[in-house]
Amino acid sequence: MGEMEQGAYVDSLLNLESLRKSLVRQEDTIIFSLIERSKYPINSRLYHESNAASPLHFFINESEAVQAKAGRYVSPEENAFFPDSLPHPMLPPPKHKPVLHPSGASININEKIFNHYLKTLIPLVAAKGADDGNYATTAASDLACLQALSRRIHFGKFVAEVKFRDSPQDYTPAILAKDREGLMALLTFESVEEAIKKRVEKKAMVFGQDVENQESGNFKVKPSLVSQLYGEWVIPLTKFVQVEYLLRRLD
Ligand SMILES: C=C(O[C@@H]1C=C(C(=O)O)C=C[C@H]1O)C(=O)O
Repeated sequence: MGEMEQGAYVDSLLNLESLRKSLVRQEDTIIFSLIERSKYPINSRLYHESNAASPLHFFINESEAVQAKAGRYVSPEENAFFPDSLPHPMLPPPKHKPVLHPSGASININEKIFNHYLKTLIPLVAAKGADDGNYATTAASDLACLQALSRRIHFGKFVAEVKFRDSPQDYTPAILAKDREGLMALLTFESVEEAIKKRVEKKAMVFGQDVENQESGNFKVKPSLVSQLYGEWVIPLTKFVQVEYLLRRLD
């Protein structure tokens, strides 16, 4: 990116409307990645841990090393699942001024995301049936789901930054008082959340339908499951990230 384009990029991260547009677009990525994962059964061998890490752990760790070299984690929008001892990027970091507050930038709740994905989400999304041996493609689709969910949830940092900049007078007292509930109330927009839950259900219907037999009522991933995933997990975690970020905003 030239400096001009980087300026436009920074502006888009400092505007609530454009951040919300990005969250809407990220829904497509999340739903398609879940649809991909639904092609495979659980394939539980990937998740077995002996003394060494599980095959999925290995797959993610090595993939992140390659992506770190290409500069993925230089971006404050990206958080690694296994951030320790990642290699340095080969390209110089972007020149624009950081958008996030430095201490908030280090928030990483991927361990939570990883555990919930493994324990709760995979069993709900995976195809029924016995192990099919497609371990590499299953692991690749797990990584795609995890990265899409992680990006969405950690986007809360940018949302929180913009909300703070838009009304520091409202947020500052709650931050100084470490008032988590107060912060949660300030940053919550019920109507936005309701619209999201409806929209992701609709998207799951459209993206996951059988186009040759639309009346069948068969969807690749259950639409109500996607709406539930957002309502009970993705949105609450995004808000958790926002609160964590705000609590550090005046450090
Ligand atoms: C992300 C935002 O903050 C909150 C969290 C939301 C979410 O995770 O989708 C939606 C609305 C807000 O309650 C926002 O205001 O857009």
